[in-house]
Amino acid sequence: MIKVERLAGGYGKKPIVHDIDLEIEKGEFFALLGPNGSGKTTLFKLITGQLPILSGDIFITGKAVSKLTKLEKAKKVAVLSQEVQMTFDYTVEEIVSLGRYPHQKGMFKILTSYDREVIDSMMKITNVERYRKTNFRLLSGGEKQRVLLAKALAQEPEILLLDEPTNHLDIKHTFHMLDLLKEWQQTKGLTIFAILHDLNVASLYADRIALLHEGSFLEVGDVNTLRKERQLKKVYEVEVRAQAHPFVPKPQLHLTPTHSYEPEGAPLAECFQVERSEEAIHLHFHQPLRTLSNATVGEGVQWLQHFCLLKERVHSRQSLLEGLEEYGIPPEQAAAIGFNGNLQHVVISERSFLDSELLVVAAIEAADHVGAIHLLLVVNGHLEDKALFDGYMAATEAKVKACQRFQSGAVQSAKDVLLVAGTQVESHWLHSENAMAFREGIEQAVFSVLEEAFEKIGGSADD
Ligand SMILES: Nc1ncnc2c1ncn2[C@@H]1O[C@H](COP(=O)(O)OP(=O)(O)OP(=O)(O)O)[C@@H](O)[C@H]1O
Repeated sequence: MIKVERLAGGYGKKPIVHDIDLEIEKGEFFALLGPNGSGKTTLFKLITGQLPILSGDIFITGKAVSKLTKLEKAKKVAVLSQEVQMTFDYTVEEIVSLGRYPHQKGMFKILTSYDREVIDSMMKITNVERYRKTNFRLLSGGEKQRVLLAKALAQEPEILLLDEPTNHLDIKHTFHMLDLLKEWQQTKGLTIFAILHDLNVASLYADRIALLHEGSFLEVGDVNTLRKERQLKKVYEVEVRAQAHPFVPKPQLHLTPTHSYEPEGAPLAECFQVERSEEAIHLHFHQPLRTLSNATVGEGVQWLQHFCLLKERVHSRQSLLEGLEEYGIPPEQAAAIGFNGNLQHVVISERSFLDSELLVVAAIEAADHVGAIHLLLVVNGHLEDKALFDGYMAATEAKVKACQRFQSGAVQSAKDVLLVAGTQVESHWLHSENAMAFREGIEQAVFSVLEEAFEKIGGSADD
């Protein structure tokens, strides 16, 4: 659909973009990415014909772009560029009507009823219908952007070229616009070439991306290219971390500012307060912990400050949320676990661990039947995700061993909750170099705290 061969071009004799080879298929959503000044707009203008080519070729639907007449081009290609200034006082409706111009026939170019239908429909789907009679110049930046999209879509193009189309748009309209484009791509086979600044948006919507660096492509590929953290760091000169999106198989990037989070170090005992009653145990940490858990509230990988065992609020997330509200604990910063046993028997134990400390909380519902066993572990140190998972495995192994030894005939309950957390304070030991000691330390500590907890509820050793 769009083919670019050995392209070079710019504003003077020295090319700004060079060695550009690209092929975009019909019905593809292609995103052009790159830092400021890398040449995105220059390449865009070469493709739209706003800048002359120094060398190489551009083909649109098989025909060299230089050979297409203005009208031929306008029937196939719609352009939404960054320059949104209009010199004349047009109303919104008049601007959108301009999109029909390439399709109008006859000397007087009168709008047909079909043209009017298209214009109305495009104003409707871009949510600018209510400004129909308003002067374009009186609109906000985001509203203008939507009107220009309506004009571009009214052209009913085969190819849509967009230079930062979500510029000025708020989150709702960004997603609305991109959802709309995606729908047209999928239902009408629209080919989209868009300059995007937001890498996460590009990851969610584009089929393929090109990374432009100092005027040439560093890489062209699918969105998994965005998982290459080192490459992104080289291009954008910022620390990025690629993580999985929770619902779609696309990477999402987390940027780490130079002044990133550095929690203040303190002995573990000074990091939190405990409130105990017959109805609840609440551990309140002064700084957020990085946590991994299967708790009913606070599940997955999170940053949390409140850890609560709530009496007999076992079965529903809703009742746990209500419980947190009763105690004035913000649920978005809390892990909450329903507990159907005696809260006085819950063991909270601090131990030395590697060159740091470990807090273990063991809550056992019952010794003589299958009751849940909940464990909460906090390491006073920095835990990467791998360490959180290692901690999870070690604690699970310890729990299985403790159950076999102290709880006759027990199997693990589906209600068991395990939470592993790190204070993320800089530690002298590195998990990567001490993985075995880390796992053994957790296993021993959890086993011994569980032993104490079983004793409290009156369980006896199996042998
Ligand atoms: N009209 C111009 N005349 C001469 N040089 C220009 C002109 N416009 C841009 N340039 C130069 O071309 C280079 C690439 O600019 P371009 O606008 O293509 O970058 P970009 O990747 O689109 O940047 P941004 O993300 O900031 O929009 C820059 O060094 C810029 O200074």
